[in-house]
Amino acid sequence: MSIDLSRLQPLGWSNFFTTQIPLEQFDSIRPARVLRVERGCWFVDSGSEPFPATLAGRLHHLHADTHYVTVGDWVLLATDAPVIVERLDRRSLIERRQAGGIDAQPLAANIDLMLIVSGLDGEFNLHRIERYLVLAAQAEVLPLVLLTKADLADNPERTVEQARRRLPAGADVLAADALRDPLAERLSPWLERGTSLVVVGSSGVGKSTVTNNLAGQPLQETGTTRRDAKGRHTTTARSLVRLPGGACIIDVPGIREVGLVAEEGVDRQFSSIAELARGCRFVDCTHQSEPGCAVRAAVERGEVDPDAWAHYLKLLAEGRHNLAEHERRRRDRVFGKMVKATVAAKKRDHGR
Ligand SMILES: Nc1nc2c(ncn2[C@@H]2O[C@H](COP(=O)(O)OP(=O)(O)OP(=O)(O)O)[C@@H](O)[C@H]2O)c(=O)[nH]1
Ligand SMILES: [Zn+2]
Repeated sequence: MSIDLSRLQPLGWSNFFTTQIPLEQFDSIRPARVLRVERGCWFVDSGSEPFPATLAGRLHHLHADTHYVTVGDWVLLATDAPVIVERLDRRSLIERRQAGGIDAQPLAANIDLMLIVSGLDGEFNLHRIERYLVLAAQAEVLPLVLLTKADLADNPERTVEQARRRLPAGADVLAADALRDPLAERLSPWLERGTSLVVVGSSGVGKSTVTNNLAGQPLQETGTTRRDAKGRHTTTARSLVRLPGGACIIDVPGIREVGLVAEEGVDRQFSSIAELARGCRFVDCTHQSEPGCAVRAAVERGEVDPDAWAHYLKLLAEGRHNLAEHERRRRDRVFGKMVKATVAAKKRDHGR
């Protein structure tokens, strides 16, 4: 067995992964990409037909602690069985705070583009888009905002402009009717062969519609959709699917909570405010009432959008709080394990 690049590249394989494989192993390894994770089962693709695989025993505890192997990961399989023996280093990882919890939950690995979907109907919410922009900035993934339901909006261009002002350099916003517009054509500059994109957004904004539109057919894979109480189909599992144009797409089910797990992404998303903050008199300035605050001065001069500033403060506080809480929990867990190990060792000694 050897690496067949022509089969792997359409799945997103690149030099980044090739360089992780020792030369002498080149002829014996079986790389595959994780398409979907179900309880105890990883659906993988090594370039032909997807198939289910299990996780090697020694990776189980890692996985239980950190979701070690997630959708979009590249893994190495045993040569003689569909067993994942290794996970390759990730090029990027999109994660959020677990709903109702504090730990980071990975949403997708090895992603190039985050397609942030939001509807131009009554649900339009710039702050929500901004949260996703922070997730993208945290993972260092390029964002693209797609505003669906343009057919239901009075003045989509005005909203596009409003969103554009909050985007980082290099990112863009498009408005579309996801049911009827030729999205593969409109998004083609972003969808090169081998590109991996993740589609995120609240429930009902049109993520599945966008995905089906790009695929040119309904992708109703069994096990990934269910009917909710109102009889609508909603996506319930993340899964990676290949698009006809050669890109790979992961549709993430509607997320109710987009909790942040770190603060770097906030500073990256609001880089001009973060830059100003370096000019504050106090290094730990909270930009609220301290004298010599450069950010507040810029807001007063009308150079910074007060709404962006307020949202920056809120997200920064949340990112910091969650990070601190996460660290505390992690330390408690490590301490707990140490105590257990010590007690067990004592019992063994007494039993002798
Ligand atoms: N008129 C119009 N309707 C749309 C558009 N995009 C999506 N819809 C409709 O909005 C509803 C929700 O779309 P979905 O694609 O299921 O939304 P989703 O984001 O995948 O929702 P979850 O699976 O719950 O996360 C469906 O009835 C779509 O037909 C659009 O651009 N215009
Ligand atoms: Zn300040």
